Amino acid sequence: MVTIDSIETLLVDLPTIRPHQLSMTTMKGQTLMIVRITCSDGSVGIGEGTTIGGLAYGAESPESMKLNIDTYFTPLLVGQNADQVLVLMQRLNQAIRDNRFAKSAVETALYDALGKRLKLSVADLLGGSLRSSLPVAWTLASGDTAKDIDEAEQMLATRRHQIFKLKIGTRSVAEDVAHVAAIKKALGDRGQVRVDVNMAWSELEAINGVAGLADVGCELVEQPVACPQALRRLTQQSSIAIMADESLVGPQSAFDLAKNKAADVFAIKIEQSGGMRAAQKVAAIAEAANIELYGGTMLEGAIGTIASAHAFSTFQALEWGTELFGPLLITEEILETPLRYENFELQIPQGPGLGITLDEERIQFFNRAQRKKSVSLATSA
Ligand SMILES: O=C(O)C[C@H]1C=CC(=O)O1
Ligand SMILES: [Mn+2]
Repeated sequence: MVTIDSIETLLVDLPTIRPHQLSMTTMKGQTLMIVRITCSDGSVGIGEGTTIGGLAYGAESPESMKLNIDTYFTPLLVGQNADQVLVLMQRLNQAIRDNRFAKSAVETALYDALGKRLKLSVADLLGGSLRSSLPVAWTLASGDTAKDIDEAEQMLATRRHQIFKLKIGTRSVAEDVAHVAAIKKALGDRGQVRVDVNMAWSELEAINGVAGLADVGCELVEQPVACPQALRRLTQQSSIAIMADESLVGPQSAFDLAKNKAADVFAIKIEQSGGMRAAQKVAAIAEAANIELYGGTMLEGAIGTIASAHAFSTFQALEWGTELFGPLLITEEILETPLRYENFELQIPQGPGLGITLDEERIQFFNRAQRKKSVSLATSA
């Protein structure tokens, strides 16, 4: 029997290519919480947890994930049969409430290690992939209309992205609609334009905002309001698609949203769902309820992005594509072989497990614990 020998967690702090402005925070860097699980046969699996702006987006942070995995998850897993991922996740779920992001990271590492042992991809372990590449949107969130247009033009010219998600909600509704109109006018039919309000609007603002956005050629509005009833009323009134993101926190919430037809589209994220298997359950609920799908991101680095890609590759339909661009927002390459983004799509790596290998030198260079050590060595010298 292959058992779990040890579990290591580390925090890797990486800069972003530019500030990324959302309605609740502006990100200037991203912290990856990386979990590495070593098994008794020598196989190793990796997983990742990220959040947006520390605690700005939800109840978990990279630091809380590390602490909770080290303190509470690890004793439940070490010595257990490493092949039985469902049993292991059930063990965690029985002993630990919530902590969906940390569970997603651990589940990813367990499947990565299992895939490497069996020489199967993570998508194979999840039932098999239905696609080998995924369309990827880019988020325009510099906070400046002219800069956003330049960025979109570059993405079109290099054939990296043709779907654009604009972050709005920090300015007045009229200013936001004018910002979206200017970008859509500049791009015309060459680019699809969507927005993410990140819950910043009241229902009244949203009624005006969504109508204005529809008039200027925006095709989808993501989470305009926080309140689920207001989201449902907007979905029923709006001529363009309304997408649930923050409201979607796993299968139970998916069922509630579906039962009330409170969204046209679900932005499924593995971390928000509580892992890849839970994301598949959310997708099944959407499919049964005629709700369309979009593969969302918590701006994960390469590990979380590829875990998401494996899960999304198993969905029957993915009508709105994905936004798996997280690694492109980060200045540093942390893989031995970089991911392939080409012809507006992300190619899903084909090797066993996740199909990616970390560049250990880069990881150690940005490992917060190593950096602290070198700073304290420098100050004590
Ligand atoms: O969707 C979100 O709310 C979070 C995230 C995804 C893309 C992006 O720019 O921010
Ligand atoms: Mn969103």
